[in-house]
Amino acid sequence: MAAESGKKWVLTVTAQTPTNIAVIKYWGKRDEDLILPINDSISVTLDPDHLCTTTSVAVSPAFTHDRMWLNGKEVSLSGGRYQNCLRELRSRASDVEDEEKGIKITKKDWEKLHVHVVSYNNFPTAAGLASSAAGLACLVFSLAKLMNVKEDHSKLSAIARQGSGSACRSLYGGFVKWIMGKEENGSDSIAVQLADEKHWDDLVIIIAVVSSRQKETSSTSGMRDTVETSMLIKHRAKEVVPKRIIQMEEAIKNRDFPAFARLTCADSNQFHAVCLDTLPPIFYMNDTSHRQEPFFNSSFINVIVPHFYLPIISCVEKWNRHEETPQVAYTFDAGPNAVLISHNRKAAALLLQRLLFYFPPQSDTDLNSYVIGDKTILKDAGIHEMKDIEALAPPPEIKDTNLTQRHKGDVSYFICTRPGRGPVVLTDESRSLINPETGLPK
Ligand SMILES: Nc1ncnc2c1ncn2[C@@H]1O[C@H](COP(=O)(O)OP(=O)(O)OP(=O)(O)O)[C@@H](O)[C@H]1O
Ligand SMILES: C[C@@](O)(CCOP(=O)(O)OP(=O)(O)O)CC(=O)O
Repeated sequence: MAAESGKKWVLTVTAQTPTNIAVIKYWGKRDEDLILPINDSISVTLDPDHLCTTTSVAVSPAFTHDRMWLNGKEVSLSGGRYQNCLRELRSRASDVEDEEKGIKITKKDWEKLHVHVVSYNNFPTAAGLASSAAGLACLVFSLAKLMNVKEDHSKLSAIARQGSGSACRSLYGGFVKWIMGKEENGSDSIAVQLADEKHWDDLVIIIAVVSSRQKETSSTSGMRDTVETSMLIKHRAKEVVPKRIIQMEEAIKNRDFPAFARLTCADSNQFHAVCLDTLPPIFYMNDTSHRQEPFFNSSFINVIVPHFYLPIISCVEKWNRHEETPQVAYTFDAGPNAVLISHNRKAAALLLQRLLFYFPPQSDTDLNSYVIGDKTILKDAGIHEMKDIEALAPPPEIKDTNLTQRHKGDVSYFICTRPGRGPVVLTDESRSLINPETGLPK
């Protein structure tokens, strides 16, 4: 195992993996253990410069058991999903040799060797921003590199899928389809790249982050309840999604933004409709909006105030109608954050003006932390300081400006990003999250 007698070596690999946002949603499984979906889905990979997971993995004969640290805290790797990924990877591991360090690991050694995993998400975890997608894809990708797994990305996607369904789509950049597959063992339930990130690189994506707290209903349990109780999901999976997949692939191939936007918004709305059709109903879009409201001036009741998603959807719908052709598409995942995809930089600048008009920051917020990611969009929008936001006029499509409401403080921050690349290995040692001497987090 170790050529240098007595020395406990540590071998590490670090990788970075993007997150993705589905434009045709995955919602519902036909096999809970293997994570096999009831329909195909399509996603856009987001630029890892703005949203990504970085994971360092290490192996050493000194390690006594598999361990993982996520965002600075040790977490258990004993869950079935992590174990399934580890088992699949170990069974495909190959010989590894590092002459410089005098390390030789044979295929058989991997059965006994233990790994350490240190991972960090540069965005909120479990808040509906697909941290499980980037996180599990990164775990599988980095361990596959460490263990010299000689499989292509589609085979790795089938392993990542067993960690979290949407993770299989994070193995590629650009535009990705997860093919549901037919086989009972899940071997044909894999992700494929439809087009790389350069194919349609004028798209700009703005994410309105509403709440970075953990959501109340996890995607896993939410979609289980939907499959068990909703009639609408059967119609969606059988009749609606297959047609939409064909149309979406065509829209992406032809860079047909009006078709892309129409399908994206319709699919997001239908996903939330099946959530509402679930027993008990799931309200993702207004999770943060359960507010205490006065009732007959005397007592208070808890009502669901759709104060966030309604203004966003209505702003986009009104503007698209006014322009006569879609400028922007909206999509909401299993949380209230809005993902807005605009046709190009010009549309993105106009969108950001509208978003900042409707959702100005609290007075004590710093503009630099209110709009993060690609800040050049902010400049294109003519916004250089806070007073530029205060001076924004209502969008021209608003007829009755007396009825316009501004929702100060409802958005935590905006992330400006774009379609991005797939996973990469980071060779620069300084990017590693693991101390190469101890094998523990740095
Ligand atoms: N970097 C990571 N490495 C390994 N596992 C991770 C990582 N990040 C997140 N996870 C796992 O994913 C879980 C969060 O998944 P969950 O589906 O609840 O939220 P989300 O992915 O942020 O939201 P959604 O999938 O609905 O968009 C975490 O509790 C953790 O188990
Ligand atoms: C709404 C979604 O984001 C649901 C994602 O669900 P997960 O992939 O998080 O669920 P599990 O497979 O149970 O881990 C839609 C999508 O990404 O396609």
